[in-house]
Amino acid sequence: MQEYDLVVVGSGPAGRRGAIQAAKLGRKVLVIEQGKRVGGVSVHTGTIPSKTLRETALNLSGWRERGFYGRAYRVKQEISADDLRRRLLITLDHEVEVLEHQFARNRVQHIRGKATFLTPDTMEIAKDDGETIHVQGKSIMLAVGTKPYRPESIPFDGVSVLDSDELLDIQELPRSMAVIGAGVIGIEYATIFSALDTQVTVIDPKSTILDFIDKEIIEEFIHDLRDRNMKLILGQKADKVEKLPNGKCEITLDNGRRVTCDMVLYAAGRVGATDSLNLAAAGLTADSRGRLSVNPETFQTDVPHIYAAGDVVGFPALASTSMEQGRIAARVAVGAIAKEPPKYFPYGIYAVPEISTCGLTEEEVKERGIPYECGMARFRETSRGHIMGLNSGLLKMIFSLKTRRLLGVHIVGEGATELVHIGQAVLNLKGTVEYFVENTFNYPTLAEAYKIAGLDAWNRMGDLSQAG
Ligand SMILES: Cc1cc2nc3c(=O)[nH]c(=O)nc-3n(C[C@H](O)[C@H](O)[C@H](O)COP(=O)(O)OP(=O)(O)OC[C@H]3O[C@@H](n4cnc5c(N)ncnc54)[C@H](O)[C@@H]3O)c2cc1C
Ligand SMILES: NC(=O)c1ccc[n+]([C@@H]2O[C@H](COP(=O)([O-])OP(=O)(O)OC[C@H]3O[C@@H](n4cnc5c(N)ncnc54)[C@H](O)[C@@H]3O)[C@@H](O)[C@H]2O)c1
Repeated sequence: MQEYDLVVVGSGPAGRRGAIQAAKLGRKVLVIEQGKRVGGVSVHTGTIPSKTLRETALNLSGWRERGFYGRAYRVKQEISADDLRRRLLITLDHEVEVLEHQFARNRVQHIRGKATFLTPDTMEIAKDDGETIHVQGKSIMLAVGTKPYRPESIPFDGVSVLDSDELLDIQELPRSMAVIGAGVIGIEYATIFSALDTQVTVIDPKSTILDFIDKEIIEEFIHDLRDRNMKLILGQKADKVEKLPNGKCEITLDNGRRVTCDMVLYAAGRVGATDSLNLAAAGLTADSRGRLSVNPETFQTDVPHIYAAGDVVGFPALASTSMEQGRIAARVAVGAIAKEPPKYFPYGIYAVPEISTCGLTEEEVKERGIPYECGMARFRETSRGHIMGLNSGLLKMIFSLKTRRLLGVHIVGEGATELVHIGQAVLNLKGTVEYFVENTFNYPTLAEAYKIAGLDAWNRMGDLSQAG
């Protein structure tokens, strides 16, 4: 039986970063991946495909130019599912190639197969050809991620009633679509398809969406969605999903209302992919959503030499944070020093328009009783916004009145997921409102919105240099 310093199950962001980190520290590392190719959900069904689809949809639809040329403007009149897939396949191939090269360079071994615990330190790998291999790890990292939640009551058929994995293989673009679940996945895909002229209805039992985002930003976002005719049915539950003889789908809501559409995307959350690991043999149990609990500093499970990182440990379930978790877990596992990541990390929602945020929301600041001031800037106030023909976009910063430090930055609009990093740097370096007032920004840029929002807050906070 082969022995390794670290056996990693899963080659998504957490597994990949963890494996390479341990290999860089000179350890013998094995990655076990059941998928046809390495990369995990992130590369094959999650982050990269959805963002590539978004980019293709915005390019081919001419979305970014409509501010100038009007809502009827299109780059390509008839966009097909094949048009969307073409760019996707090229991007995914490239991602896999880069990852395989990284593994090879760093001498990370990888085996294709399904891993199951035999004992707390031995795993069986079932390969596709029926062969089984046993391997032993001084440490084991579970980076198995999640899979879509698929209740029995939903008649999934992979054609007109689908989960977010299946959506990537559709043969035709629907004229109308209902999205059940207004979480990040539901909202991202709803707005992407809406940009492709699909009539989209979003249904969620909660009366609000994306609750962890600053409320004012969400209000602006919802205004934008309704303005382009997307329907949001909030506070109502989808009781039944049926396929009708005419090929359409019908959703019955708990108040009896019915929604008819060509396609249903069911996106009501994901569950940890732990069911096939035989956790009992390792002395571990998962929660009702298949997730594992860990020490948040070391990522050790209840069995100290078994680590878990990435989506399988729950919130925030992002590719970006999963990578950091995997790296920290690997360092702890091989006895290297691991620093805790900064408290505030950015959250990027690649909807159309984008939302991105870092730090405290206004609601959280109020809850903590911190005296504060806000600074706002609309993208249409920036020259770059005019050049780009932007009609919407809002940047909001929240500052402490006592320390003058930036507490939170919240953005909705074009480029939000890139712009947020300026705010993130100032926040984590404990910068104050003066950073934005005293520094010169490139002109014309959207980043100038930071300057405008900084001045907006500063004017109301008072100029410290004038204080007697
Ligand atoms: C539609 C969608 C869009 C997303 N967009 C973003 C985004 O824009 N930005 C962002 O930061 N995050 C995004 N995410 C989240 C991101 O994809 C995840 O946070 C990330 O993939 C989690 O990484 P991970 O390492 O935990 O594992 P995953 O990427 O989930 O990979 C786990 C791997 O483990 C393998 N595996 C599982 N069980 C076994 C087993 N027993 N044996 C062998 N192999 C096994 C699986 O086959 C899989 O390949 C998105 C997710 C989805 C679904
Ligand atoms: N840009 C990004 O960073 C990005 C993009 C996509 C996904 N992700 C990650 O993937 C994870 C999973 O996302 P998600 O959107 O699947 O899950 P989620 O848990 O964020 O959202 C699920 C939504 O479904 C709703 N819901 C629950 N039960 C329902 C029911 N029976 N009927 C209708 N609606 C119901 C919930 O109210 C919620 O709004 C998230 O935690 C997120 O971090 C991140």
